[in-house]
Formats: sequence, C-alpha cells, structure tokens
Amino acid sequence: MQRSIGRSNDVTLSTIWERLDAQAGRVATRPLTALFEDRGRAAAFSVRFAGQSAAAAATDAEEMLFDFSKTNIDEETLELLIELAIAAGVQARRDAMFAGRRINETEGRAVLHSALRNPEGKVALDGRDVMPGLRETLLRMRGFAREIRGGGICGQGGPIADVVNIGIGGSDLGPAMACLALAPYHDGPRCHFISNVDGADAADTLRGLDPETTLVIVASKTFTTIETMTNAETVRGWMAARVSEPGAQFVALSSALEKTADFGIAPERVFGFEDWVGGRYSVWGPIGLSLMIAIGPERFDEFLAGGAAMDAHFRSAPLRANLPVLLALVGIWHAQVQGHATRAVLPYDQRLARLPAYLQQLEMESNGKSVTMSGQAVSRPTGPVVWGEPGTNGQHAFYQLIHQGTQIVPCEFLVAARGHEPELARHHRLLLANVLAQSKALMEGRGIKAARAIAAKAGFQGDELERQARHRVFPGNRPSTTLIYPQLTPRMLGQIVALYEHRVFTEGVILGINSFDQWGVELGKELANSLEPLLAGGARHETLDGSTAQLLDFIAAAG
Ligand SMILES: O=P(O)(O)OC[C@H]1O[C@H](O)[C@H](O)[C@@H](O)[C@@H]1O
Repeated sequence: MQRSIGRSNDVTLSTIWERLDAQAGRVATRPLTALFEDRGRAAAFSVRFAGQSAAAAATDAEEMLFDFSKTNIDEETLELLIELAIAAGVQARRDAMFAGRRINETEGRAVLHSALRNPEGKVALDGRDVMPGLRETLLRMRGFAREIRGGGICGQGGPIADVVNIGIGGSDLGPAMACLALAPYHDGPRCHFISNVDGADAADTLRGLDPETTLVIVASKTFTTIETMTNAETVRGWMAARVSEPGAQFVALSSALEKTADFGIAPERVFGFEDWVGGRYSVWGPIGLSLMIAIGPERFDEFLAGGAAMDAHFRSAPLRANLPVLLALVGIWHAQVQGHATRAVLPYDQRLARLPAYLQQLEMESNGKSVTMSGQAVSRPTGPVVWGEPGTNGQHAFYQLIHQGTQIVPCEFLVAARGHEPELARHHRLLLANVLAQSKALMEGRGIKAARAIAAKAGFQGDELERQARHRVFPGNRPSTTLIYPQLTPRMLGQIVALYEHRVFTEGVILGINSFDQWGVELGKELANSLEPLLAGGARHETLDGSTAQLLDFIAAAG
C-alpha cells in the first residue's frame, strides 16, 4: 500500500498515539489552576502572530494572540503532539499542497485556494502557470464591483441598491459569514443571501426588494446544485415580471461555463474558477463577489492579504510557534486523545454570528470521514462535532451544560479587544468581562466549601444546606482557548478564516484522511431525487421502507 507524502509508518505513529494516551492518563486529575504556579505558563502556552507588513507591524495593528494555557497541555504533552504532527507528515503534505500536487487524491485534484489570496504569487499545476487566468478574473471582478458600486452598471430602475447571492454550502456560507462580519465596512449595495430550497427563504428575502434595482448572483461551482438552480429559476421569474431584460441583472460564479451559458448568462457576466478551489474554501475568489461589492475591492484586497499572511506564517513558522498547527494540536489532544466528542466555537462578537455555521461546513465536511486516504478504517475518532453561538447569548442558553453537565466541551473563545462602536464603550467592556469570566470560571470552578458558604448565606441549614450546596458546585478544570485580536477588520477576518482552514488541514493530515472530498453528502441527494416524483403522485416501489411510506401518507393527507 502506498504511504502518504511524508508520513511515517503505522507502527511509529501508533507508538506516539499510545504515549499520548498515557500522558492523558497522567494529567487527567491534575487541576488546571496548578499549572499556573509556573508564572511563565500563559506566555509559554500562547502564540502571537503579527500578520502585517514590516512597517505596520511596528504598531501591532493586526497582531493576534492565541492563548491555550487554560488547557491541560504541558511541555511534555506539547512535545509529543509535535512529534505526532511531524510523523504524520504535516510539513511535507503542506508543502505539497502549496506546490500544486494533487493531494485531493479521491478526486484527483490539487488544493490551491491559497493562490486566490496571493494573486502575485507563482503556482504551477502540472507545469502550467495558473496565475494569469486567476489574475484576469480578479481584475474583472474588481472592475465589475466598481461599476456596480459607482452606478456605471445599473438595473432597469437605476443604480443597484440590493445584491442577492443565490448559493448553498460553500457558495453561501463564506460570503454570508464575511458580509455580516464586516458590516462596519459596508459602503456598497445591501447584500442578501438565499440558500435553502424551502421557498420561504426566497419569498422572505425578495419581499421588499425592487427587481428593477436588484443584482442577482447565482453562485454554484457545479451549476447543478438543485437548491441553487431552483432558487435561481424562481428569482429569474420574479425579476422577469418587472424587468424587460432580466439576464442583464444576473451574474454567475461557477466553474461550469457551459452550464452558465445554458442558463442564459452572458460570458462577460460569468466569473469562473477551477476545480482546485474546493467549495468550502472558495470565499477568496469569485464566490466572494457579493462581499467585494459590499465593502469595495480595496477592502476585499485587505481580506485576501490577511489570508496570505496566515499562509506565509503556516508555511514558514516552526511548528512550536505555528498558530494553525497549535490550534490543530489542541483540537487533536481534546478530541482524539481525550475523547471529547464536540467543541464549541464561541465568538464574543455578534458580527461573527455565522462563524460557527461556516466552521461547521469547513471542519465537519472536511474531517467527518471514516476511512483513511488508503481506504482503511480510521483508528481514532475523526472530526469532532463543531457547534456554537455568539457570546454573551449562549451564556443564557447552553452554558449550563458546559459548566455543570457530564460531558466536557472544549470551548474556543474569540474576541476583539476593540469594537467598532466607540460610543458604546461600556457594551464592549461588558463583552470582554464576560468572555474573560467564562474561561476563568470553566478553569477554576467552585468547590463544595465555597458552595456551602453560598448556601449558608442564602439561609439554608443542615441537610438542606448540603443539598443546596451540591447544586452550586462547579467542577472546573474544563479546557478553553482564547483567540484575541485588536479589531475585526477585513485583514483580521482573512487571518482568522485562513487560520481555521490550515487547522482543519493539519488535523486531517494527522488523522490520515482526505479533508478535501465530501462523498458523504451524495446519498441524500440521490434519494431526494428519487423521492420527489413520489411526492408528485408517482407510483411507489414496493421496497419503500415503512417509515418513509407513512411519512408520505401523512404529507398526502395534509396536502
Ligand atoms: O457550489 P455548488 O456546486 O452549488 O455546491 C454547493 C455545496 O454543495 C455540495 O453538496 C457540497 O456539500 C458543498 O461542499 C458545496 O459547497
């Protein structure tokens, strides 16, 4: 069997995993607070990254700090984790990815989304320079975005006031997440997103929009996705009812150029990309057009520059100081060594409200696999369940389980030191106080003695005091990390998104899986295609299972 690039043999790898298991056993009962007796711990188990150009770095304007000191990782553990990353071939595979090797082996594709954020870079695929085509598309996008923003290209009723992006999965979540994240920088038309095949999504989004001043972007890499094509037809009908040339207000973002032509979109309104840009990694290119129109090409360039800076760091920093690698190793330690089945992503940033959903696709579609690159069953659990909501809202909903439930949920906090609303300084102070309080509470907990004192103060006595006190105990020792940055600028968002992309990549390499395919989404699509005719009254096959038949009966009776 062919071994993956740079990967040690299975015996070497399983020995390291076993040593990690033993290490986990050794540190299981050690309180996190005891680790801080080492006064250098916070600095030693943190990494800073200044993603700016040399001149701007002097101001630390875009420095980010990843603090993983509130986990039970110690120096010995970290050394073992780094040994694991090296043995898994993380560096060799990383270099192969950036060099344009076809590391997406089940689809025979290269993985070059990083080229989109480094348009002046050099990348060859099978000896062919891919950059001129990429640069040409970027220039056309910039020109188009400027025309839309400046009123050079208008709708039938005048300058474009609203942009509707129709897409799903990677053709929706990236621009939707980034548009919300960068709301303070919007100075172009308003952006809206339709993704769900549920007609409610199109109906609610279109209500209140004027077709005569709306631009429609149909975003689909394959241009076959049923949800997107159904919504695109619906929106074209909505526009055709009022606009004499609806095609003039449609744009396509796709790698299937014949299909966009069949749909009736003129070639100069199509922004293409190649198969080496995976859907969930595509916000950096044409799929980001709605974002570029909202914030302008210059700010979009800053977003790209942030991603490119993280690429450079990932490629060159030693593993012990490499932010994506450390984020991945913390993830591996929690999920694959200690067996914590989920991780919560908790942005204390309302504008990152869509980040958990974005990361669900990025992480779970990439690393939710059961077989290794060579088709063997994996020996460890793969990608954990990723979930989350912005703080402080989550505190008033599900944090109860995180603090006192029986499952350990490693928490990943994100927060900006500075908001965008200086006039609302107290709000931001409270936000910061809360995020700091949560990671401290998770770590320190509250013992029975303190709980008894609280119950006594509340007037309880004897057995009732003891009973009440037990409900007020917090076990503590629950791990969390904090990613803190000065402000959520376009550049910072680029750094954050690329950071998570490389984290997912690194975890995937360690697990020996292909992070770049998604065969697991196919079966449901096929079955939906075969069930649709039954909903339209078609004859049922006798092998249809009883539950599905019952549900179809219910739908028929309610219809
Ligand atoms: O961009 P499209 O071809 O329409 O694909 C949209 C999405 O659907 C697929 O089923 C995949 O699960 C996603 O990875 C992809 O981003």
